[in-house]
Amino acid sequence: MLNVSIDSFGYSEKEILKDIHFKLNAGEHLAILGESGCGKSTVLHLVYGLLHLNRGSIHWDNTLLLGPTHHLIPGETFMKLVAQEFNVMPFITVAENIATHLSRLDSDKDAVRVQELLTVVDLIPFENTLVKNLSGGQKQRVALAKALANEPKLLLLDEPFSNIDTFRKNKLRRNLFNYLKENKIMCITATHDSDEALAFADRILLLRNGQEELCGTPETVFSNLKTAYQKGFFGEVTILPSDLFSSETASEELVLLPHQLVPSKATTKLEVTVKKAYFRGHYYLIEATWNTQVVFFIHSEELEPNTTLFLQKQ
Ligand SMILES: Nc1ncnc2c1ncn2[C@@H]1O[C@H](COP(=O)(O)OP(=O)(O)OP(=O)(O)O)[C@@H](O)[C@H]1O
Repeated sequence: MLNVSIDSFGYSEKEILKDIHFKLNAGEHLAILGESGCGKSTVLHLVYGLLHLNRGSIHWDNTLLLGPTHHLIPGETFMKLVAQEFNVMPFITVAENIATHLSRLDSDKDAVRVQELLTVVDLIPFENTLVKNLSGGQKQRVALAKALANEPKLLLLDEPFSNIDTFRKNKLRRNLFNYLKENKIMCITATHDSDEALAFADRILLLRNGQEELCGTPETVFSNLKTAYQKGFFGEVTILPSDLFSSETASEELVLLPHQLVPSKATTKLEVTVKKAYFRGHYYLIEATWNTQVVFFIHSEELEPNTTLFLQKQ
């Protein structure tokens, strides 16, 4: 089990992370979600042992993991970090890159393992291609396969699919996260991608300015989203006074995602004017205004600019 207890961390006197605590069991996947600069990579680097934790502790089972001052080569051997600048050898082939991390005692076994990893990252057709001739996304997949080669117990992925197109990304994510589950490999991903976190993680840790905003299963986190920052990761945000939807006079700010506002046949206090309809495949995201406020909602049809309609809260 990994037990992370970061009381405080800063690169200098300025505190970057504060009070971040989580535990993970074999095969579990934690997605750390948050805006750029909130400290996601720093958490991964602390766990991996690249940075010295100022206050707090990181345990693997009952062993206290010590930072870089205690290791000649930073980084714990049972973990692998796939960073944003991926570590691949350009002048050898994809298969050779992966094989550099295998035992090399049994070449038949190694060859089977290379094929297995090429399948996970969907690079079979590029097995014999020199890495220097690959695209950025393909190099990123080689880096993933290399990280998996000697069966880490914990995989730390920093924006692992940032260079990969949507079509391949979906397949790769399914392959990779299924492989990790089947092999009971624990995984922490740092990501901006809320769809990925919702679909694949067992738990989501939402960070803001180095502190925990929310932490829990995807279902709990999604149902507890409250502020514009929190909801902003999951869609366009509309902020409206609550008395628009009730007869109460006391009003507070309501933060709503597009699916929470729907057209109403009856007259409501929320009459909006359509500005633009954005095609989203099987629905339209409608941008409208109420007074000077921007309002987003979902509609099955494209609505013309200047159409007026009433909305209610779902
Ligand atoms: N080596 C460093 N020295 C000093 N400050 C640093 C260093 N690395 C990161 N920081 C600062 O720490 C904060 C957190 O950075 P970090 O890279 O962890 O954020 P992040 O959430 O991973 O961002 P992104 O999503 O853009 O990768 C930022 O303010 C960053 O400027």
